[in-house]
Amino acid sequence: MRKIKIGSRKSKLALTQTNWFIQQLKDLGLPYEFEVKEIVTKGDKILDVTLSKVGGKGLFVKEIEQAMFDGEIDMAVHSMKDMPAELPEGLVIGCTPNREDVRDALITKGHRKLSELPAGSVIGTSSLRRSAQILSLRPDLEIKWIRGNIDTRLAKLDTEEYDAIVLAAAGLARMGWTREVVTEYLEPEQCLPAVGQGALAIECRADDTELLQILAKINEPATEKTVKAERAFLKDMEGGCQVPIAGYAVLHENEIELTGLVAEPDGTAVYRHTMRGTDPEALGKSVARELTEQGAKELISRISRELDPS
Ligand SMILES: NCc1[nH]cc(CCC(=O)O)c1CC(=O)O
Repeated sequence: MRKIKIGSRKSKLALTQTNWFIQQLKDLGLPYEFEVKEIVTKGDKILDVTLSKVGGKGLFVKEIEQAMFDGEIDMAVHSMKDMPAELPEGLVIGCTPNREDVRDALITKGHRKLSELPAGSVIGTSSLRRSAQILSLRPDLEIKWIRGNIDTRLAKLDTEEYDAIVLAAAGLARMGWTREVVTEYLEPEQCLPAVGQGALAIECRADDTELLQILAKINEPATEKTVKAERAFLKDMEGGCQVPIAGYAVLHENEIELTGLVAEPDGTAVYRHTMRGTDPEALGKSVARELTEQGAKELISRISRELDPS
């Protein structure tokens, strides 16, 4: 009987997601054993600065991908949001299971909604995408960086100087914490989600045909299509993580509707465009091209120059 070794980060959310996926595999009733291997990534070690300053894509996935190349693990369960737009040669996303809630969730002290927070309230987030969109709605609020896993961030709301924090609803839902903590869900019209938010990426070696056949049974085609369009958009915008960038697609029968967004970090300019299409790659490219024409690409290259003047 083949034992399938599954790599996961050590955070509570990562392990919860991994165990959820293993249960999906077990439910298939196939003759396999499963073993979880915990792997520490660079993103888990760097806790003192904002991720955007550390730079580099794939901060939460590189060590896990290396373990796959080395044969220490056969597959990995990632948050799709943490995956770079392009995978290394030899690895593939073997399946995209059902997507969770894609929205961002606002958690405030005193249960005040975004529109009810007093001027000067301090919002904790380490995401440029969230801070830019929140500032565009409420320029009178203050952003303070916050780092750590979702449990750490929830604890910091109680113990540190934040009036509210923003987290992905999906993470909270997977942990079963939604009902206790969420004050308000931010709809995609208010705060467009990150590319891949709420979805999982199950990664494996491209030549592991046996495993790929099993994974295909858990794939959810609607999620696969919409996330493909979002990631094609991301790849063409080449935003890196220094630029506020968001992308979200929904499926209407056979047509994909993709919205892409790029914003000035202080929220003073927000470029947003929605298009429909049937081919995910072509649609992602079209939305990227449209935003580029609106001026978003200049914004990206200017911000990249500011950070790295060479
Ligand atoms: N960047 C960290 C990260 N990666 C995935 C999730 C949540 C789950 C998801 O979006 O799928 C989170 C935490 C958060 O953004 O609150």
